[in-house]
Amino acid sequence: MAATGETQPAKHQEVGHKSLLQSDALYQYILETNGKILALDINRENYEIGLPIIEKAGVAHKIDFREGPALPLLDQMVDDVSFHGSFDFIFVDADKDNYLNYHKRLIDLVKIGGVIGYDNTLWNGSLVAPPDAPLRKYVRYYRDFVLELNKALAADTRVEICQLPVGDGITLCRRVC
Ligand SMILES: C[S@@+](CC[C@H](N)C(=O)[O-])C[C@H]1O[C@@H](n2cnc3c(N)ncnc32)[C@H](O)[C@@H]1O
Repeated sequence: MAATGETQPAKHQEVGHKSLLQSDALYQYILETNGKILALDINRENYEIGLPIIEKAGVAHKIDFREGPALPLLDQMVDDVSFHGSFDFIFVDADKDNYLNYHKRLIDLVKIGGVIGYDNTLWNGSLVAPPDAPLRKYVRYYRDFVLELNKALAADTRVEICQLPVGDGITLCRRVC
């Protein structure tokens, strides 16, 4: 992750923010330094689950929450060149069928040397399951989208990637050009 030190303000974005619960350690680090988070989520109630904790920690002023579907919000940001190359770290944990659409936009918004993280890139282990494996309906539905994302990230020369086999798999993409 670039520029999250004590003196350099870090700018972080999350697509599919929910409540700060899962990504706790990362946020704690960003918020304890002088970073800020732009949090996008279609559902304000999810944000409000974590809000009391955020307020108790005295960091609510560092989180800019925007409610709505992420794609149009990202399109607005891409249209505004002042957002280009402006984020140190972007974490995506929302609707898996849009990850590739998010990547097409986020690559302009993250700075060179910055990182985009995609959650669930092992997708319940289903990516290596045989075609006739008994998968839950939602796992089967999103499987092809996650496969397509993984292939696209591996072929994308604008990023260097590494897949962390923790939880459901996180792919980190460092923008190199
Ligand atoms: C798995 S949760 C995110 C968990 C979060 N990363 C955490 O650590 O607590 C997925 C979130 O994505 C949001 N979401 C789903 N589709 C979305 C969309 N099209 N645009 C924005 N947010 C969306 C959901 O409302 C939900 O809060």
